[in-house]
Amino acid sequence: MTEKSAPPPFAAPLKRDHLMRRTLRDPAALGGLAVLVLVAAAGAAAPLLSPYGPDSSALSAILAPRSAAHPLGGDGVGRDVLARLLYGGRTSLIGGAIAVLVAFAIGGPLGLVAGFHRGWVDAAARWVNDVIMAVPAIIVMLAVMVVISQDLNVAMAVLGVIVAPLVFRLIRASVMAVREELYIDAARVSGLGEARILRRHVLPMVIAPSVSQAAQLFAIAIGIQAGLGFLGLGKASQASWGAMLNDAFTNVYNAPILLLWPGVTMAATIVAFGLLGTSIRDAMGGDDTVIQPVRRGPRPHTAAPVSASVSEGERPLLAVDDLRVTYARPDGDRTVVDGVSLTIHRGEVLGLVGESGSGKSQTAFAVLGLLPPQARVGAERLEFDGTDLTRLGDTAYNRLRGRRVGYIPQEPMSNLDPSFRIGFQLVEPMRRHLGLSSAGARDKALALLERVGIPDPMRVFRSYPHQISGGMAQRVLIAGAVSCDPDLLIADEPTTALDVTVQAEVLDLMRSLQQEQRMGMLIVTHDLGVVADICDRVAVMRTGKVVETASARELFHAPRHPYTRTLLDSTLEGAEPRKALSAPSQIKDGSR
Ligand SMILES: Nc1ncnc2c1ncn2[C@@H]1O[C@H](COP(=O)(O)OP(=O)(O)OP(=O)(O)O)[C@@H](O)[C@H]1O
Repeated sequence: MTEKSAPPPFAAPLKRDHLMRRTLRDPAALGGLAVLVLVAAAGAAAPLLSPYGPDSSALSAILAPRSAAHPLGGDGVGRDVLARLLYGGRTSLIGGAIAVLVAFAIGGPLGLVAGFHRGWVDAAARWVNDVIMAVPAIIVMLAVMVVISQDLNVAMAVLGVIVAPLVFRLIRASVMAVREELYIDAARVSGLGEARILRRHVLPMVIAPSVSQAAQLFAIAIGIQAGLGFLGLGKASQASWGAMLNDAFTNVYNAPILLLWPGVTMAATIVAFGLLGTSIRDAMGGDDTVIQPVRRGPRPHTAAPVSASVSEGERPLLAVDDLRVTYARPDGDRTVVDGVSLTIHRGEVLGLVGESGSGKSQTAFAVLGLLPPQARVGAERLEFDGTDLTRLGDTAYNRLRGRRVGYIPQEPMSNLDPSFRIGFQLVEPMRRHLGLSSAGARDKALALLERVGIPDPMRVFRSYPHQISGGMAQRVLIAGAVSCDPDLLIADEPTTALDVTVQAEVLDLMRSLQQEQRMGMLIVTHDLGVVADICDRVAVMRTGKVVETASARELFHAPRHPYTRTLLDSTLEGAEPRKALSAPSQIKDGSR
């Protein structure tokens, strides 16, 4: 059996431990780190390394040459150069840290929320960002130092505010890239709340570029702080490399060597931060944004009913009546789902077919509550097992999705988070929805992997998504979708991304799981072959409307609507629909 081996969704899966190891393999990063550790340690141990305070002076030490008492000599006002260099390092590192922390404290959460929510939150955050960027940074800092405080740390806090837009933009861009990932949709569908999605799936992607940017901002802050010190700003008691340069400049003809110590130390520190930042960025793949988003590709066009086990008079599991989905556009509203009505009973499989753009996925997403915020949804009735979905809040929807309504997406690879092992991604929703212990959820996940035909469940359980094939990934997602024993399974083109041989197996698997658990199932598909294979009833959609609903057998033998006939003519080529399903078979996995 062959399976299409799907390409990994990212050039390289990014995990923090790998990132750290890759960064530290770079000699430049190691060298940079060593310099920074040295400067930090020397600053911390300043009182031990020099008996002088940073601003204690003695007449005898004015421009004193190097000696045992003053290993680097004395400056123009008789202060010990070594002591000032060490304490200046402290000032630089503390100041840099303040600037970076303030920048991230402001830009980080704003970027995270704006990138994830978009809409008015994003617009407001971008407006604030633009205002801050329009402020002339140096003038504001000079004004603050002259009017409010001479403390260099205050100036660095102001710098943090001024550079916060850089952090905002980076984090917003990273989050926007990752929120388009299908595995974020999948996480929502599996019922994970927003805070958890942000923490588990979005934050890890943001951390690596943030570390790289923090290193670069650190270097910038040290340079700017030195500039302020060089201009003579800062408290007299606050030793800084900039103030040392200022003093050295005043005495440049008498003692030019005074320029050397702060100049070299500061340059080495800035270069070290730069090297570290560049190394981290290179380790991430040479880009400031961590990920290259995988977007939904174009969906390719491709074509005996089984008896429905629906009890007469039973309340439908899903009842949709006159569903409308509308988007506002500059040229007027566009209704993409226009009065769709359908029902699904327990144990019944409904196929939603139609050409590309006819509104099938929008209908399914309306049921799942996953339409984008700009979509306007209205319905006479949109009920799942008697619950009015139009009145359901986010929390209640999250409880429903993943637990009572499962979802199988089209593109298996993109719906698995590349940062986490398969096992974790299966176990997490079961622990949350079913309250299982770690061991219980793990046992159930392994049993499910075996049930969906994966020959070595433990290996797959421990694998990252890029280590398994596309067909196997789809089985993993099917296992995940049924793991919490849902009542309704919604599958959006579940076999489109798989090759033909694997498609048949996956359909058989879905059908047998559906029958075992007597789930209702909604299958969105272009493919009338899929309909013939597993659907009890079919709704045919065209331009947002259902033009015909019929049992699968009726549809194939006596299509009523001309559009259905055209659809059948274009795909069936006179082939007879399959009479009965093959018995659910243990599926062998070939490629991996
Ligand atoms: N966010 C959106 N804003 C505006 N229009 C949208 C949006 N999302 C989808 N649409 C439009 O809604 C229509 C129906 O899309 P939908 O994805 O439901 O089609 P489909 O029948 O599932 O086709 P396909 O199988 O190709 O996805 C399309 O014309 C699409 O352009």
